[in-house]
Amino acid sequence: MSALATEAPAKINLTLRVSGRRADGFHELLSLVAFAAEADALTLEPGDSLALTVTGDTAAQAGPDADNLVLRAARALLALAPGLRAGRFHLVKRLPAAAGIGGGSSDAAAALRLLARLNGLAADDPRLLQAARTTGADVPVCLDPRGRVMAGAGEALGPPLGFPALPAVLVNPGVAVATPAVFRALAAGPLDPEAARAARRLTPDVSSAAALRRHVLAGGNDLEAPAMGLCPQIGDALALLRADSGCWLARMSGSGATCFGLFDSAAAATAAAVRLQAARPGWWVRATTLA
Ligand SMILES: C[C@@](CO)(OP(=O)(O)O)[C@H](O)COP(=O)(O)OP(=O)(O)OC[C@H]1O[C@@H](n2ccc(N)nc2=O)[C@H](O)[C@@H]1O
Ligand SMILES: Nc1ncnc2c1ncn2[C@@H]1O[C@H](COP(=O)(O)OP(=O)(O)O)[C@@H](O)[C@H]1O
Repeated sequence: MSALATEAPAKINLTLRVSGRRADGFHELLSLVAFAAEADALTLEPGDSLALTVTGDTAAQAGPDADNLVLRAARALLALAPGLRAGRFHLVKRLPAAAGIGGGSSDAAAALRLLARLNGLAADDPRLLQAARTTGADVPVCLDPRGRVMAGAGEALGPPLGFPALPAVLVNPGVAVATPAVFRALAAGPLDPEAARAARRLTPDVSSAAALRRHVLAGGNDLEAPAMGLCPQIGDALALLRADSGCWLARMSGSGATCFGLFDSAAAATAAAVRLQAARPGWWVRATTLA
């Protein structure tokens, strides 16, 4: 059998509200999540043992191969289903790591998709979701990477929303930001379970471009201020995006430091990306679409 292949797209939190800290230490979120055309690439060559090689521009940022989220997700699934076939994964890492765009989570989800395909597991096999949850809070939403609402600590997912694709520019200033440190800096109060239940709106009206725009503009990212305290370059990235005349919204994704700018057209996003890259040659800047 030849190698199986899939892409692991960047996750962007178009909005992200944190309603409090739960008894288990995780935070209750409400987030409209989208996925970018920018992606890592993962292949799986079927074989007897589990292995991983990593190449690509950002390979070093992903840390030691033995701790890679691809292998952690695969091990989690094999522990739940010991008879499954595995093999040698190869990851081409292109997305910055520890960047608020869930690159590692998306790689982990991609590994689960490939193992499911190799072993004939249905996409809704509960063991996939269980292995995803064990691997990380952001992995479940990356299993079927289509725009939707994510709630709870990441385990509650709304249906795919099929909203109109948004032309965007992603900007990462090249500083890794650790997610736990940002949640700590937020210093959120304990969760009021009643308020959290009321806040779970898993199907917002985002069916038209105008409705989507209204919804995104009305939201925010509660992790932006604490992340900026740890990484002031986020403020610089947001200011640069906002200074671009075609940018109608600039916001940080996840726990940072990647920021996204939204534009009316792909041409405007591409032109802005060229200007931003010239202004900050060392930064990771990409024009893309989010859906
Ligand atoms: C903030 C978000 C928003 O989408 O994105 P990223 O910045 O990671 O892209 C995610 O919730 C991140 O998910 P993920 O990166 O998978 O988190 P995990 O590895 O499971 O958890 C790392 C740590 O973050 C904190 N954490 C994570 C998720 C959550 N809902 N509440 C938390 O408090 C916990 O301290 C946890 O130990
Ligand atoms: N495949 C991977 N890609 C990126 N980071 C990985 C991967 N596997 C393990 N990691 C580790 O996980 C951490 C968080 O990764 P990542 O998912 O990129 O963060 P974020 O969700 O903030 O963008 C990294 O700092 C790295 O040490």
